[in-house]
Amino acid sequence: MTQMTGPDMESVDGRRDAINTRYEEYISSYSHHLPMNLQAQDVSYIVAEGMANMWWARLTSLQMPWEWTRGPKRKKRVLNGVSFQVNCGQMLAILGTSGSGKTSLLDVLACRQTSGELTGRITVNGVERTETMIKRHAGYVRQDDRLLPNLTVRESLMFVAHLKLPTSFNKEQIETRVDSVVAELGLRPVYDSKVGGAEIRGISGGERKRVSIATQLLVDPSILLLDEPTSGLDSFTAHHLVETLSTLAKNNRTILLTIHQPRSDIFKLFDLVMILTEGNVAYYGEAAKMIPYFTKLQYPCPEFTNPCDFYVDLCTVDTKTEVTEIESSRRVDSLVKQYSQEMLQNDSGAFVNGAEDEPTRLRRDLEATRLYLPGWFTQWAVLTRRALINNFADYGFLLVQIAESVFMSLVIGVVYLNLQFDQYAMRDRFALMFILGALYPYMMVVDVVGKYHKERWPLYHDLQDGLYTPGPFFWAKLVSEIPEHTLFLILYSVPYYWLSNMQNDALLFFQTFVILFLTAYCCRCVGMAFAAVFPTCQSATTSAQGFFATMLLSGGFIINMDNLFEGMKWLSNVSFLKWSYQSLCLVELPGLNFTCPLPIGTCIHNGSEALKYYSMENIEMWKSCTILGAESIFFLIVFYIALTFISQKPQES
Ligand SMILES: Nc1ncnc2c1ncn2[C@@H]1O[C@H](COP(=O)(O)OP(=O)(O)OP(=O)(O)O)[C@@H](O)[C@H]1O
Repeated sequence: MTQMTGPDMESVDGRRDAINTRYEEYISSYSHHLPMNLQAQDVSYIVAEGMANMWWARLTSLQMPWEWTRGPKRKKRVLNGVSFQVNCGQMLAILGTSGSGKTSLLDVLACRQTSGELTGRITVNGVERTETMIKRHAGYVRQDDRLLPNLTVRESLMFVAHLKLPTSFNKEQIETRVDSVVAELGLRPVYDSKVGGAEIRGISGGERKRVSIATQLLVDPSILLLDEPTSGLDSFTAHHLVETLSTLAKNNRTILLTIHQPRSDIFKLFDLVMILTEGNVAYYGEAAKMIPYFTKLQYPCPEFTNPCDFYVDLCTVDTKTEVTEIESSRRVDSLVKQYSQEMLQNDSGAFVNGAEDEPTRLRRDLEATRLYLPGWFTQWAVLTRRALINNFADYGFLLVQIAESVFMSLVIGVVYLNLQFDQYAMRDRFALMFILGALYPYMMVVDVVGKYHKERWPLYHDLQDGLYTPGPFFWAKLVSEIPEHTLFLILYSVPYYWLSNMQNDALLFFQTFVILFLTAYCCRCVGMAFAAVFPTCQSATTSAQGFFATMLLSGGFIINMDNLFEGMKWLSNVSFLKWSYQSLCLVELPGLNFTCPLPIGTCIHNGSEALKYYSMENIEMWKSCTILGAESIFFLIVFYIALTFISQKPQES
């Protein structure tokens, strides 16, 4: 292999720079797309049944990591010899009943299949498509959108634009791009409305779909893949949306969408149609030729019947009874066979076979060229801003959290109201220290797991799309949550302090606040780590609660450290609740004197004696705080590793 040197290298660099400039020119001039034809030849996709996840993903779903089966594993042919070609300016609708392989086909085209064996050839302008090429030139709109509910349409689009558009774009250019996409998708009337979601009322379902499409259109992709964009929409909105997609296709884009039995007025908007049945193609061709094709096969569409409904039903195995299953299976097999024979007869070289033209070479060069997309720091800054706005715009959640921290503090304050200095109150002061460090932090774990599970779905897609990497997200999450964490802790730290008659000293109050802050932060990190490791909210909450209970039992209050079973002692050393409890006692107790009304029995005269009585005389404050900090870092590392190596797809979805 010859190595390029000196002038050769310079000319390649010069060429790359020229290509970058051309790409940025192309991306900044909205109406000049690179025309792209997408072609699939004999594409088959086989998966091992029941083993959709890797062993570690199965473990985290509380499933057996390996499957023991007698004989070879059963394989499922999700796609079987699928061939088609969609040219620039055309819209292909992929029809079929549930489970026919529509989503899998889009996943395969978009390089998003997570497992399985893929054969056949997928090309873009005659060149084998690669993940980089698809990421750069195709947009994929999934069935479930991934929009953050508390942001407005404008904010949602601006944040994606800042993450997706090349760094050469200035603020005005970004705004112009967002404006033109908003205009193209008719989103002006809802520009400043909240997106909304399951819990917050926002824009309508159709508008949400259009916002999802808009996020993909920001970089003006040449190919747009949409998985059931009309699902859940009324027929008028669905028609309007497909009309918009048809206009987008006419504007030199290549569009593929999956759809369940569209209305006849929607059907008329498609250029090409494909009917899939159990991974096989039963029809692919011009939409206008579908009825004549099936009529030729002796299946004319009855009068007043929607042709899509009729032909999708015709190509479906009816499993209602054994008789209908046998009969419909025969029919479907015969339709698939007849279609493949038709294909063989008509295969007159309509598919482009590897002929490389100038745009194709340019495309390949573009793929090889590094685009100057926003770097680590920009991603972090955009994500931090987005998270801060999303956190503080979620008034409902914020109010609940505020109420929770004040309420917990008031309850503790009232239970330990105006503690005195007798022997009983001395013991109550220890109990107060323990409950302070355990009650709110427990709620913190549960809240954090719940909140993170709401974020997992958008996060999963953003990471898959390469919108940003786990690193910037991780740091953005840490930074963006500090303000609310501080606010909640201030609210928690005040009421009980005055109600329970703790030492009236500013320094001691501040020290207590710092310990509670660290303890609650450690619990926040525990929550994030468990939420990112476990795929369901329930498994994450249950495991985090179990872990918290273990920390609580070995925390040094429920049982004296000296009496703790030897085998559990190591556990008490990692119990963040123990370090929190002991350091809180160390701050509050030493300056106190206790009365001894009874002349008989053991009497504890002051805080130092009390600490000795509870085996805490050798505790050092700095050590406790360092351990709390170190444990937070440990759980943050677990969180980061989970973010990086475990797919954040929530199992609920
Ligand atoms: N990785 C996988 N492992 C196991 N089975 C899979 C995998 N991917 C797809 N399948 C199976 O392949 C079939 C096709 O799934 P796909 O999601 O593509 O169907 P669909 O036509 O999009 O259905 P729907 O309209 O309900 O979304 C289903 O039976 C599905 O369970």
